[in-house]
Amino acid sequence: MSDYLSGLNDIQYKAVTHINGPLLVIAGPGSGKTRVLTYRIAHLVKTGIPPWEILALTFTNKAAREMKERIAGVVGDKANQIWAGTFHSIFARILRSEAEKIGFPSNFSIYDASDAKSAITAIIKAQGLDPKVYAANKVYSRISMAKNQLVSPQAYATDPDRIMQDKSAKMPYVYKIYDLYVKKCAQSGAMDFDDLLYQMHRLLDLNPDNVVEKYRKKFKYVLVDEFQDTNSLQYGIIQLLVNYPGSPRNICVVGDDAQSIYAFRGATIQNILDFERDYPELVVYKLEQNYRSTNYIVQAANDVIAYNSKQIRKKIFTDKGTGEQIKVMRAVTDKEEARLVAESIVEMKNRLHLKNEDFAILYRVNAQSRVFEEALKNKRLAYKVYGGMSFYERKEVKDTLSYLRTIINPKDEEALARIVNYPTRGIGDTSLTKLRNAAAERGLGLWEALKAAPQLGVGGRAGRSMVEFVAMIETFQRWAKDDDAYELAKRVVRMTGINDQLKKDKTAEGKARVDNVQELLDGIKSFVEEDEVDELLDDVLDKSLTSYLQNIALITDFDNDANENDRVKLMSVHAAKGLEFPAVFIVGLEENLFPSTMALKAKDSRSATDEERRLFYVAITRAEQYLTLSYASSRYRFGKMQYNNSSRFLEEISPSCLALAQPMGNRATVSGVKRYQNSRPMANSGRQLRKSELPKIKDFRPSPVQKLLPGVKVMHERFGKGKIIAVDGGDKKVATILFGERIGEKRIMLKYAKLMIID
Ligand SMILES: Nc1ncnc2c1ncn2[C@@H]1O[C@H](COP(=O)(O)OP(=O)(O)OP(=O)(O)O)[C@@H](O)[C@H]1O
Ligand SMILES: [Mg+2]
Repeated sequence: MSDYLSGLNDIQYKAVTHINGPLLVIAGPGSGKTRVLTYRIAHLVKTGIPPWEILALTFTNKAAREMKERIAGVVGDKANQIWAGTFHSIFARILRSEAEKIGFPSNFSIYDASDAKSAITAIIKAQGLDPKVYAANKVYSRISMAKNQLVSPQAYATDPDRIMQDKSAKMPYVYKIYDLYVKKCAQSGAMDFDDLLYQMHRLLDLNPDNVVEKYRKKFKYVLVDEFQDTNSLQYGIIQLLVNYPGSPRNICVVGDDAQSIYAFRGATIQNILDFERDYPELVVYKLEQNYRSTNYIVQAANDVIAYNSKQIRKKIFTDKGTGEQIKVMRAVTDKEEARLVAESIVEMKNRLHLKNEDFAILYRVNAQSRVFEEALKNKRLAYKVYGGMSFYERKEVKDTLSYLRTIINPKDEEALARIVNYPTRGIGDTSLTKLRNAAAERGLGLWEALKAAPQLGVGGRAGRSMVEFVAMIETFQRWAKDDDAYELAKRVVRMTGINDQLKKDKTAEGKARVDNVQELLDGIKSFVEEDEVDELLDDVLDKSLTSYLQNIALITDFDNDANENDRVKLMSVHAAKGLEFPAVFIVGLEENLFPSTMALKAKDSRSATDEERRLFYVAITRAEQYLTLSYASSRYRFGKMQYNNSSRFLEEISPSCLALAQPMGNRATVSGVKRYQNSRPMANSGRQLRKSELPKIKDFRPSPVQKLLPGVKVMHERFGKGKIIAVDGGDKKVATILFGERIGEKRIMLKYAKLMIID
């Protein structure tokens, strides 16, 4: 057996080395499904399959990155050439190069949920509908559902079921809003998150210029993690890529029906059944050993899932030892619950020598995070909240990004509308409405209208400001041709007055806003400074603003976390899927919270509660060694005090697995519990140099590009000393540089590289 395959059991090995034809691995949590995918990709590359022919679809960008890192441990830099990412990020990338074939500009904007909702709100208002009845949230989710079921606005309008449902929800005009929204997006050159799937499907399905051929030829190996949560649209796209006459049908999917937690988003375990139907020659492997959790945890998970009648039965065992019993903590209020959790973390850190980062607090809804944040702060425990109000949703960050988006695509009306009068420049609502009306009569978008403000009858100060605003944006657009994203963003922050405006506010919040904009600039800077060449694009890595904006539009919160390490992790159970932590707290285990009121009151309450139970199952199985379950008998929700019973799920676990938590300090120290050891199989490839090997930043002065010629010795900020071997490329010069042993040869784009000539 080759060395790199030694960390696999027999069945995993069989799955990994199964190269041709369809493969399904269906197995419980912690059984190594993701590991099988990772090793399988490494194995494919090792056997000589070009990495760019491999498409791996993961659940989060973080998962994709971790996968690549581990694969790099086996096959080196080739790992970067694998197409691994989320459905959304991979499709965005493909759409970027093919968009024009389906009527979108290649620099299309990506609308996040809040952009999409504000576009929808604008339509609702313009149609004279009542925004209280037509709540943007609800309308957006109806539209989203339609897109995910491949229902076009035309099909929607003539679908009696949908029309009925909308009527009974007192929103009979959703079909109309849907139609206008799609038109508005097309006019704005924008796609929302659902479009990244919907338009991708449309692209392959309509097949302009035989584009489908190209991607079928390209992606000879397709792999999907967390297959149970793939919805029918995503499955449809996979089908278009893999299932066609003459296809090698090299598709490998891994999943667990018991962890399906996105039924509300249209993913059902139907896709597993469809897969068996569509690929009858399928080879199926089941994995039975859990490598993640101790026995009490595995047992509790098995107990709980047994209450769901419809799951595929699986045997699961672990040899991680019995472990500690699962602790149950009861509190009177949510505040007390949070305090107990924080105290418990302090106690466990001491007793078990754990670090902050070993702990995760998992909750049913994001709003629960706040009390835990406060309690952790009180105990001086560093933490990080994933999801909820993310960095990129903050106003000042969105405003700044809106400038950048407008520069790239001024037709992007959501972005443009945010900044046309921010910072205030005398373009009031009245003149803006006047302008919009005049524009609407002539069928012009906002941008065209701003350009022609005086001709459209908007004069005076407002009209002048509009013209000046357009001129400013156009100046930025000219600079954007030469500047990298960072240079440009810096100028934008300075010249638009955003910075001055924010600095006027001397309060703590005001200061935090200034810091956030700075943080954004720092992020852009580090994006630009990744100066390696991406071989897979057969081109230099694009540092333009367009490529930056695409990157961040797709960022999940995890991506912000690259370097902040030792922190307690707070996240919803949904966000924890696929992850594992030494010590887990599942909090708020109360009726009407977990399971949620929505599930308990649902029309089909049985299946909705089953889904909540799968969610609880996912939560339990994140824990490696220590699991604590907590609940509070009262809590404030929606401004009211609620009294709830403890969750039914607690009663579904055998009492022998549970221990009622004892008051702090009484507990004897448990000896012989080994500190958690991180035993990741493939270590990082060790690309970063130690600090001491790097040049001191203050001495670092990049040399001019003309002087960077073959034979010259250079110093690179991250890679240390190296020698230029060759320089090629036309206007985008790329150097091949040989660095020290640990780094090796790199292709680096000179325009952005920070290289200093030495001796
Ligand atoms: N054969 C093995 N030997 C040692 N450790 C293993 C083996 N297989 C898997 N593991 C480890 O067990 C843990 C769980 O594996 P992995 O995350 O791949 O499981 P999974 O089936 O994808 O779980 P989930 O359903 O939660 O996504 C990981 O830490 C992994 O490295
Ligand atoms: Mg997994």
